[in-house]
Formats: sequence, structure tokens, C-alpha cells
Amino acid sequence: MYIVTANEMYGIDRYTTEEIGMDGKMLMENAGRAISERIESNIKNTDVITVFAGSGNNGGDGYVIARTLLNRGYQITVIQVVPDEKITGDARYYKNLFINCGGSISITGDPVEIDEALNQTDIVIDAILGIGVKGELREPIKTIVDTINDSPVRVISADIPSGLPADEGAAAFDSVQADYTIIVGYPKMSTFLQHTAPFYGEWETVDIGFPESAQTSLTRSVWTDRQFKNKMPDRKKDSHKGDHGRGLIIGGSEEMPGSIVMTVRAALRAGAGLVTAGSVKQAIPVIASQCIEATNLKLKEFDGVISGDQSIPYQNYDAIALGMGLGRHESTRSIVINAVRQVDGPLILDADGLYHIQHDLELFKGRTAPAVITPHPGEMAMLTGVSVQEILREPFAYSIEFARMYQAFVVLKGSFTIVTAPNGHQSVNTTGNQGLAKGGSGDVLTGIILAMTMQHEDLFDALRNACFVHGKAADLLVSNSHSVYDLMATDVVEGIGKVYRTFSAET
Ligand SMILES: NC(=O)C1=CN([C@@H]2O[C@H](COP(=O)(O)OP(=O)(O)OC[C@H]3O[C@@H](n4cnc5c(N)ncnc54)[C@H](OP(=O)(O)O)[C@@H]3O)[C@@H](O)[C@H]2O)[C@H](O)CC1
Ligand SMILES: [K+]
Repeated sequence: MYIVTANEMYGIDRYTTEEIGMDGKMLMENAGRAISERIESNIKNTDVITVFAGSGNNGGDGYVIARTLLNRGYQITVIQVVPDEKITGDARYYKNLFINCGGSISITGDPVEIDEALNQTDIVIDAILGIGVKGELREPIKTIVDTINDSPVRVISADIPSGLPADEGAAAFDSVQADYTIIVGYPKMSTFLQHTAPFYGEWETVDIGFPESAQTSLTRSVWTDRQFKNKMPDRKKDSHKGDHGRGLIIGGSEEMPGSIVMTVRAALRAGAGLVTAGSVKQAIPVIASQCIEATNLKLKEFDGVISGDQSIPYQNYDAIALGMGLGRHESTRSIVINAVRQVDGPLILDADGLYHIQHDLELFKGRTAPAVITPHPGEMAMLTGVSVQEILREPFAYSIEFARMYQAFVVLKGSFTIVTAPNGHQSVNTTGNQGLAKGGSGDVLTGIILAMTMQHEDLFDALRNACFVHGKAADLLVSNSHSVYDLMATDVVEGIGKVYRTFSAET
């Protein structure tokens, strides 16, 4: 499922009308009808419905919805929130059809009248503004949006909650708070941003007839269940442990032996053939007792942390993960610097590994083998020199800039984790829940990433599948045996098996 910006959506619209030759009116009719069908399956036929219609094509969709539901016997009226001369083009055409079918319209921006109407309404259809919104809401629309939000009525938004920007980057906005949004064609970027996603309520998309050829330039998408299943490699009956990768995980310190334990256990559960844990001698007994299937590599230590002054036989491994529980001691830094220089297979940097590399990012440019960074927004802010708020406001843009500049894969963690490839392609993960917002979750993800990296031919697929499994494990656990409160990172490790079993049982 592709994710679009407003500009990309207008491009698809233009292509469909100009190149394919489909009439714009037909797209609007298709949109309004498809939305009406979804509305019908979500309401009672006795519900009183009010459509709020604005001046643009979103308002035009609103008039198609109003006519469709009126003709199907619903009690429905339209409140047009802009003066009549603002309704032009296709929207005007559909407004006239609604009137010709006996529909009733009141034209008002008066909050008292609107409040009275809301008191007699069960369902609001929000068709005030679509992806054409620009800047802060003007009056009377701003007050109307506030009035709708203050009312207990159920709100269904057409395409996008009115006022909400389609794209990332907006700092302040006013928006309708929808209970449910029926999105035309493709989800917009703001469906997947931490600060804008909640305005959509539940959402789904409707197909209005855009041709497949309109999608060819799109490079951003949601990773789906079906894609996960298709891209999970089969295991041959005669395979052996060496076929599933030899991974090295370096991390841990005297004071932090736990995080590498979770990474190692997750890598093993996720299917890595052989896993070696490289750590200081003080941490090895903990790792060895918790991960008896792993082997250990005792590294030189300095004051309880891994010393940077040593060489590591990276060539013996298919992929390396580095950073969990490493600590931020200066003497450890050269381990990370040297790994970026020397590891000639996939290198995954997480946690303190990211801390140590922050001033030497240029080293990524000299690598011939892929590098993967797995920052949370705070770590991404550290790496890019901007605030966490800026990262959260524009996670797609910051990820792409980093991935292109340093030719690295970026896994920007969050409620919608974004995986970005060096060529700028981006994929959003939608599995997972609040239960993952806990210490250790990131360590588990890194272990799964390591295992997937060694089992997939394509690294982008590996990263997408890793994020999918991590979130899905949490989802299955929360829907069966756990809650978002008690879920722990170690539970997620055990949940990996549930994901594999669920998907291998499906035909
Ligand atoms: N393929 C498609 O994309 C299809 C989309 N459909 C629907 O159309 C909308 C997009 O329609 P568009 O007309 O481009 O934009 P809007 O409906 O969002 O409205 C733009 C008008 O809104 C006014 N506006 C803009 N910003 C503000 C603001 N901050 N405050 C108040 N009013 C604002 C502006 O009016 P002016 O007074 O400035 O003229 C614009 O005119 C899309 O979302 C879909 O719902 C089609 O139906 C099917 C194909
Ligand atoms: K809307």
C-alpha cells in the first residue's frame, strides 16, 4: 500500500485524467460512492446525518455522499460552510444534482446554528477540507472545526480530517478529530506521523479507479502481512546451521549485561544459525547463563567496558550488530570507529554504537558493504543535530536525507517505524503497540534484524520483515496472553515463535 504526499496525490489525479482520459467528475463520483458504501456499513439506517461541505473538491465529495445516501433513504442534510460563489466546477455540478434529487442545504458559518444542528445529528460527515488545506484555518472554518470537536457526535471524515495537513512538517494546525476516516486512494503521509495519526481515528482506504500505471514513481509504502509472508525465506529440509548465518553481537559492559542478552536471544529465536556474543569478561557469565545456545567471545576490557584497543575477527561472521549496553566510555569509541572501517559485511549499529559514531559519520561513505543504523527519535536527533520535535515532525525527510548522504539503511524507530534504503525508498511498519515502549525493545529488534539480515537476499526486505515480526510478536502477545502494561522485551522474544507459527499456518 503506497503512502503519498498531497503533491503526489495531485500528480496521480492529473495522470489519471490527462493521460488515461478519465473524467475528473467520474473520480469524484467514484470517491463519493465508495465513501458512502463504507459509511453505510458503519451506521444505523435511522441515524440522522449532517454533511459539512467546504469549497473545494473535498466538499464535492461531500455532495456526492449526500446525494448517494439521500437516494438510499437516509435522513441527511448538508451544511455548506462557505458562500455559494465558492462552489465551482465539479463540486457545483454535484451540488446541483443533490438539489435536483430533493436534497436540503443550509449555508452558514454561524456557530450557534451549527451547534443546534449538531444537537440533532448522530453522524457528521466531514467534507470541509481535503488535501488542499493551506496554512492555519481561517474563520469561520476554524470555529466550525472547534464546534464539531466539542460535540459528542460521531465524526466520519472524507479523505482526511479537515485541517490536518497531508504531508509531514507542520508544527501547528487545527484539525477535525475524526472517529473514522475513509481515505481516497492512498493513505497520506500524516496517517503515519506520531502527532497527526490520532486525528484520523480508525481509517481505511477506498479504491476510486486510479490505474496501476499511476503508481510507478511512488517510493513510499506500508509493509503488509502479505509482503512479510511472501518475503520470508523458506528453510530447506537439508539446510544446516551455517546456512542461516553466523552473527556476531558486540555489546554489554560490567554494569549493563542485560541488553546484549536480549539481542542474542532475539537473534536466535528469529532464526540465526549461529550467534556469538562478544563482551567483557564480567558480562559473559550472565550472557552464557541466559543464552546457552550462543557462543561467547571474550573481549579486552577497560574498567568494565569493552576496550577500543583490540582487533576483532570480523571476517569469521556474516553480519555484525554492535552497540547494545556498550556504555559511553571514551575508551570504547574506537571499537565502533574500527568496525565501521573494517567490517566488510552488513554492520548494524544501535544504541551506544550510535553515540560513539556521531562525530564520524563520514566514515559510512567509505564503506563498500551496507551499514544499518537503528535510532529512536532521540538518537536520530543526536545524529542529525536537530531537536527530537523536528525529527518527529519530519521523520521521512530526515531519514531520507541521512540514508542518501551516508549511503546507509535507516530504521527510525517509533510508533510507525520507518525503514529507509540508501536509494530513498521508504517503508512504514504498522505492527506493534504501546507495550513496546519499554527498555529492551530496541535490543530485541536489533537481534531480529541481525537474524533477518543473514536470512534474506535483500537487506531492505530483511529490515522490513524484522520490524514486522517485532511488532507482530507484541500484537499477538497483547491479544492473547499479555497486556500493553505488562509486556516485557523478553516476552517479545518468546512471541517471535507465535508470529512464525501464525504465518506458516496460513495458506
Ligand atoms: N485524485 C484526487 O486527489 C481526488 C480527490 N478528490 C477530493 O478532492 C480533495 C482535494 O480537493 P482540492 O479542491 O484540491 O482541495 P480541498 O477540497 O482540500 O479544498 C481546497 C479549498 O480549501 C480552502 N482552504 C485551503 N486552506 C484553507 C484554510 N487554511 N482555511 C480555510 N480554507 C482553506 C481553499 O479555499 P479558498 O477560499 O482559498 O479558495 C481551497 O479552495 C481531496 O482531498 C479529495 O477529497 C476527488 O473528489 C476525487 C479525486
Ligand atoms: K475532510
